[in-house]
Amino acid sequence: MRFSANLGFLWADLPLPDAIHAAKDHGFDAVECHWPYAFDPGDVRAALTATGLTMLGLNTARGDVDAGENGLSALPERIDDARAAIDAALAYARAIDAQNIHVMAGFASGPDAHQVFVENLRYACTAAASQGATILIEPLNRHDAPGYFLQTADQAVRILDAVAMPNIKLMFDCYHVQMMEGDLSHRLAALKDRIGHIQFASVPDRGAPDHGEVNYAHVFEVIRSLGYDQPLGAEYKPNGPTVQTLNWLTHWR
Ligand SMILES: O=C(O)[C@@H](O)C(=O)CO
Ligand SMILES: [Mg+2]
Repeated sequence: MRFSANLGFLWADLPLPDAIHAAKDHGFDAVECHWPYAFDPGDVRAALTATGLTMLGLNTARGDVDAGENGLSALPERIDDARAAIDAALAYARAIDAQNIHVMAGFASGPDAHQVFVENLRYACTAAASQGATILIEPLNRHDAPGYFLQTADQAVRILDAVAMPNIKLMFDCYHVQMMEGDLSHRLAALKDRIGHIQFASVPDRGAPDHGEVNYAHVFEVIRSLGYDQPLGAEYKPNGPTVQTLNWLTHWR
């Protein structure tokens, strides 16, 4: 298996360029991030070039974080801001050659939110197509993100179908899907062709994947047997220095 370090959580204490080097030094095959915007894209690109790692993806900005926002694209009253966040994410992705942009929905509910999310995603897909990029949507579980618009893989598929554009995919985060719906093996098989990126963490504590209610030895074998060969995103919260939580990587790589 190949693994990507999610630098939103792993080496989150380091500036992003240094975290990229740390991921390379400890054997990761790729990196991904959440919100890289505080860092000069030139410095991030230099670290990627020096290490030979690819930044798989990044997220659109959350909005007013101090006010509790967690994405804008399903908020009917924030369409202009959502599209500005999409434009900014695409520009940053272009500067560092990142393929995937996770468009964050935000806290919302109801048919208007669905419709606005679909329309903003169509806008994102059209803009992304001109740089060969892919748009991702990700269900977040109700314990960590109560009230988040997109909560389940089933709902995500309805949105993918409504958007109906070729460059939109599902970010299948095994941690969130297990918390909300379970049945990981069947869901991975059923959704294989809709998945753009896979992430993982232990459940329910979102730690390293070597403990908890999900047997990742089995899940990784399912993923491998489906012919999915992209790096899997280690998006867990280390319970100490990241380097002390990497036994699983040596084991499964
Ligand atoms: O699972 C997560 O939390 C992330 O993948 C993310 O991008 C949004 O917080
Ligand atoms: Mg995730």
